[in-house]
Amino acid sequence: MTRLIFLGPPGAGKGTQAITLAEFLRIPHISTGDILRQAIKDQTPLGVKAQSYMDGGELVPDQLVQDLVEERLNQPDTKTGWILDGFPRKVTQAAFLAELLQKIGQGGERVVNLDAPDDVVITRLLGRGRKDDNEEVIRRRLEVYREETAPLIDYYRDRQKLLTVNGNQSQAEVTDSLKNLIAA
Ligand SMILES: Nc1ncnc2c1ncn2[C@@H]1O[C@H](COP(=O)(O)OP(=O)(O)OP(=O)(O)O)[C@@H](O)[C@H]1O
Ligand SMILES: Nc1ncnc2c1ncn2[C@@H]1O[C@H](COP(=O)(O)O)[C@@H](O)[C@H]1O
Repeated sequence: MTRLIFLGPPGAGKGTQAITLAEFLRIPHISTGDILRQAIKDQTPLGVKAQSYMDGGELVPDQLVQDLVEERLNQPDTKTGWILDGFPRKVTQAAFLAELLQKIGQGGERVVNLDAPDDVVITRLLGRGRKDDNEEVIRRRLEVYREETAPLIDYYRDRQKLLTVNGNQSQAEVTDSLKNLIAA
């Protein structure tokens, strides 16, 4: 049973690696960003509420993402494990998740901190070209990462859940590192 949380700055390669590893392990890849982008595309009430935050590189309010994560983790396919990508992104969300996992009996999660330097992630994101991948919004997302998300590294280290992988390698090398780490 594998339950993994992917942490790391925008552009570190969380989505890329989560897709590969989830397929390898045959478990769902749950990306809050993907779910929110789909909601925007479908113009659901969630999408309408989330759009302006996402366009500006700000975090969507906790209640919205927490509700969607709770709903998603209650679906039957999560019984075999999961990879959470993009959640939690704040200490408040991490505390919510800890309580939720206890409530639904899905503990034993490990956290992978995938890191890469700013110049590398900026170049990658400019090349990816998503709507929020322009220079101004990337800068804001990196600030938000440093202020709100990076404290989760210590949060999970203190709880003995943290694993670290160098995201500044080729995609295949990162995948190998991840496979070795979770097998250990
Ligand atoms: N190891 C790598 N080497 C070079 N490019 C990479 C690597 N991993 C991912 N990329 C590319 O970098 C870009 C960002 O990757 P990805 O979307 O996986 O990052 P992310 O951490 O999920 O970012 P975000 O948090 O912004 O969604 C993509 O265009 C991807 O193809
Ligand atoms: N956990 C989250 N909390 C708040 N806002 C979130 C969260 N996950 C995603 N978002 C919003 O979506 C965009 C894109 O997310 P990616 O993980 O980069 O796909 C992010 O900037 C937030 O606005």
